[in-house]
Amino acid sequence: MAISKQSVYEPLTESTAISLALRLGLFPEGTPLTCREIGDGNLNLVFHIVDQNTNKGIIIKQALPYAKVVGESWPLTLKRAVIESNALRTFASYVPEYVPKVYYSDESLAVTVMEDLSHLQIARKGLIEGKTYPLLSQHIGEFLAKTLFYTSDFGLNQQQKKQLAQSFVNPELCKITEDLVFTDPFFDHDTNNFEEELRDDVEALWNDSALKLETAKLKRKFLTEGDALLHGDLHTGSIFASDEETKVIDPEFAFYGPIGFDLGQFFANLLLNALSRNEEEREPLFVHVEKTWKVFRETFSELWENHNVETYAKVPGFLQEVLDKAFTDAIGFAGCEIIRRTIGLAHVADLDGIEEKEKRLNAKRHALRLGKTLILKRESISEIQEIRELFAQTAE
Ligand SMILES: Nc1ncnc2c1ncn2[C@@H]1O[C@H](COP(=O)(O)OP(=O)(O)O)[C@@H](O)[C@H]1O
Ligand SMILES: CSC[C@H]1O[C@H](OP(=O)(O)O)[C@H](O)[C@@H]1O
Repeated sequence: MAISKQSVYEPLTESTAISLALRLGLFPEGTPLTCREIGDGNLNLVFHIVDQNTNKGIIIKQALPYAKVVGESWPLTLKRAVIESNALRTFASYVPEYVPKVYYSDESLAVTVMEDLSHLQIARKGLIEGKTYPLLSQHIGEFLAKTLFYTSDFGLNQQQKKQLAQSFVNPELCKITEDLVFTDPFFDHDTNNFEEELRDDVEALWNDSALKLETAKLKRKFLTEGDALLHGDLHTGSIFASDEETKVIDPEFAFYGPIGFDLGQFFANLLLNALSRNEEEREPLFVHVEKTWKVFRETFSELWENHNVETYAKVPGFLQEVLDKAFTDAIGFAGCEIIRRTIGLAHVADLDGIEEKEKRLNAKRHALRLGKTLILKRESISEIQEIRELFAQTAE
């Protein structure tokens, strides 16, 4: 494919990805380059291009005009590539240490060219191998507090915030979450995917009108509340980590939504990993859930005290009200994410990878009970440590 200045969309191949990297001057002409498509996510192509002399690489991520996991029968906007590169740049203006550098983006080609993070490991994979990533919760707590505060009406003036929110209107990707996280798993929908042995548990969930009412309230928050710029899909497969570093990738679901959503998805994916582990190996995951909330609360509170642009900021009780709401919402959103990753369309390797069938089914039943409890009891939970108690209570 010849790549002109006014690029016309065409899916890249390993060879045209190299041509693009050379045309952009990211490597000198004549550099011996190799390229591999390494995308393992549900939606996009990811090309890893490496200079054989220096071993230095770059990543070219390209959106396809459909969802890769399903195929051309599920068309999907290419605009998600612009959302992703703009979200990475916006996050970089607040927390450059926690996102890959964006070298280039092209709306017509739907590509984002970014820093190669291959020296790190996708956190989900490492957690499944038993790694603990001691700084993960410190870093994600800071990432969330800073990006959410500085893009909200507390950190930005009213005009800038509305303009930023406008540039992140993301209806098609939001619809995926509205359907796959908040709706389909709670009804007999054909996108659901679960082992037949779980049918009784799943049907009980579909027939639970109290659970459906609470899930409807959470879905409504996701549909209507525009607090701050969210990552929108902050699971452990969207995080690269090592013992020292943490980088958040893949914010193509970014939009203005409720502050508790990203926290909830992150909590849920930590808990999904805990569900896959033997009891004596779960402690690091509970510590991460608790520390993420502590770091988020402390960092957000410090920003509130010192950088708040809202006239009402110093009114006693206002900060506490915002934090309490984010906390309660996060617990409910975590419950929805746990349920959808167990019986919905997009599963997680943490649970599906449990080889022994009875053990896997038991972990999934536990996941359904935990998810349901988090949704139903969210308003009576006041301390983050209570999550580990609910985890234990829902074990049998
Ligand atoms: N900046 C990067 N550096 C190295 N590998 C990357 C980078 N971005 C993505 N990848 C690889 O590509 C995979 C899919 O990327 P992701 O952004 O999650 O795609 P999708 O949007 O399809 O889920 C990741 O799991 C990771 O292995
Ligand atoms: C058909 S999209 C399903 C699922 O995939 C997304 O995750 P990722 O792109 O990181 O694999 C997102 O969680 C969607 O809900």
